Amino acid sequence: MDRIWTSVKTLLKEKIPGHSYRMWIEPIAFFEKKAGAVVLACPNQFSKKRISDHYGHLIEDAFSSEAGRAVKVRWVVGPTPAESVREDPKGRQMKLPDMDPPANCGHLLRKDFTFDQFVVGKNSDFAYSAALSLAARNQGNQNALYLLSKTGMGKSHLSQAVGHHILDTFPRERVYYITAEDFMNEMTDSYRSSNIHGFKEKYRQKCDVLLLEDVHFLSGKNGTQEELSNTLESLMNANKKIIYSSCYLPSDIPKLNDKLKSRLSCGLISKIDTPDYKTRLRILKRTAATSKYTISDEVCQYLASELTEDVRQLKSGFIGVTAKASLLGSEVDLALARSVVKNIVTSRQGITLDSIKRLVCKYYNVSLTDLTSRSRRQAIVRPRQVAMYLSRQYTDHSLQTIGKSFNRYHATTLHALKTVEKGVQENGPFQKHVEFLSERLENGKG
Ligand SMILES: Nc1ncnc2c1ncn2[C@@H]1O[C@H](COP(=O)(O)OP(=O)(O)OP(=O)(O)O)[C@@H](O)[C@H]1O
Repeated sequence: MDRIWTSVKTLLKEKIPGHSYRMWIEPIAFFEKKAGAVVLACPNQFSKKRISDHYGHLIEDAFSSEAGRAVKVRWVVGPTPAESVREDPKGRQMKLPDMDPPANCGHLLRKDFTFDQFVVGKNSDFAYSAALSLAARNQGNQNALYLLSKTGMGKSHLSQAVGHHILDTFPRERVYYITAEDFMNEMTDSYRSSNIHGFKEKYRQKCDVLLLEDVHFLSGKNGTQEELSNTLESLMNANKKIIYSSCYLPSDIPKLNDKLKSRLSCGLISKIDTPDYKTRLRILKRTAATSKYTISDEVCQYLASELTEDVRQLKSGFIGVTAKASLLGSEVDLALARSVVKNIVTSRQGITLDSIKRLVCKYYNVSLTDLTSRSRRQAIVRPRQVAMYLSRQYTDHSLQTIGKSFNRYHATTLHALKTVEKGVQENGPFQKHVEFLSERLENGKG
C-alpha cells in the first residue's frame, strides 16, 4: 500500500502547486487499511481538517484511479513519515525559539534534500558550488543567494541542502525554511492576533539563516513586500544568510516594488538549467540506487530521453514505473515504461479557458465578473486581453468561442490578440506578464 500511496503522491504533485504540495501533502503518511478504507495520518488536527477539506476529494480520486476501483479515504492524526523529514538528534526542529508553532510555521527539511543526493551536471554546477560555498561559510562569500530555475529543477533541494549543512556544522544556528506564501499568511495571522511585534522580532532578530522559497508569489502583494523588504534589510545588516528561490529573475516578477526588487537582486543569482541527457541518466541511476530498485539500462535510457521537462518529471517517471510494476506484479520493461510516460506527458495538457481566466484574475487581482464584464477600464481591459491571448495560445478553441466566453464579439477578440501580440513583440511589460503567466500555465501552477 505504501507504493500505491507513493504513486498517488506523484499524481497529486502534478495537480497541486509545489508549495502547497510540500506544505500539506508531503507530511501525510499512509497509516493503515481498515474496513475497505485507506487511513492516512496527518501531523496535527489543523492539518487534518485543512487537508480533508481542501484535498480530500482529489486524494480519493487519485487513489481510486491508481487502484482501478472506488477507494474511500479516512483521516487520523498520527505518526508522519519519519524518513521524509530531518530528525534532529536533540529533537530540535527548524523552528525559531520562543514561538508556539502556529498553523503555518516553518517547514521541516526533507531528509533526502542534501548536497550528497544532488547530482551535479553542467546545468547546475555553478548553483551547487554557490550554495555549498554559502553553507560552508567560505571567506569572502556572499551572504545571499538567489536560486533561479523553472519548476522542478532542484531549487528547494539545494536550498534545503544548505539548511542541512549549516545545522550539521553549526548546530546552534537558527535555520528557518519557509515559502513566501507562508510568510504572507503568518504575517496576516499576526496582524489579526495583534502579534505583529512578535512576527517582526522572530524574522528580524531570531533568525540566522532564512531559506525563502517561491518569492514570485509576492507579485502584487504590496503589504507583504514592504514587510519582507524591511526584514531582509535587518538580516543583511546583521550579516545573516539568506537563500531565495524563484522561477523568475527579480526584475521579471511583475508588480514587485523597487525596494524588494533591489534587496532580492543583492543575492548572487545562480541559474539551474535543464539537465542534459547524460545528467538525466545519472539522476535516474542515483534515484534507483537510493531506492534500491533496479531498473534496466534500457528503461533508464528511455525515461531519460522522453522525460526532458524537468527533474521532478523525471523522478515521477521513475516512481511511476516502479509503482506500476509492483502493483501489477510485473517486470519494469519498456512497454510498461511507455504507458507511464504517456500518462505523465498528457497530464500536463489540462489547460482550459477556465484555468486561464482563474490564473489571470489571480495575478491581476481582478474578479471573474470583471474579466467577462463590459468594463472598458484599463485595469480590466489589459488582463482581459492577456487572458484572450493565452486562451488562443493554449487551447484549440476558435476565436468565436473564446470571444463568447468573455462576452465579446469575434472582432474584439481579434483586436485583443493583436494588441497583446504587438506588446509582446515590443519586449515591454506585456511580454513579461505573458511569459510569467505562460510558464505558470505550462507548469500547471495556478
Ligand atoms: N540535480 C539533482 N539531483 C538529484 N535530484 C534532483 C536534482 N534536481 C532536482 N532533483 C529532484 O527533483 C525534485 C524536484 O526538485 P525541487 O523540489 O528542488 O524543484 P524546485 O526547482 O524547487 O521546484 P518548484 O519551483 O516547483 O518548487 C526533487 O525530488 C529533487 O530532489
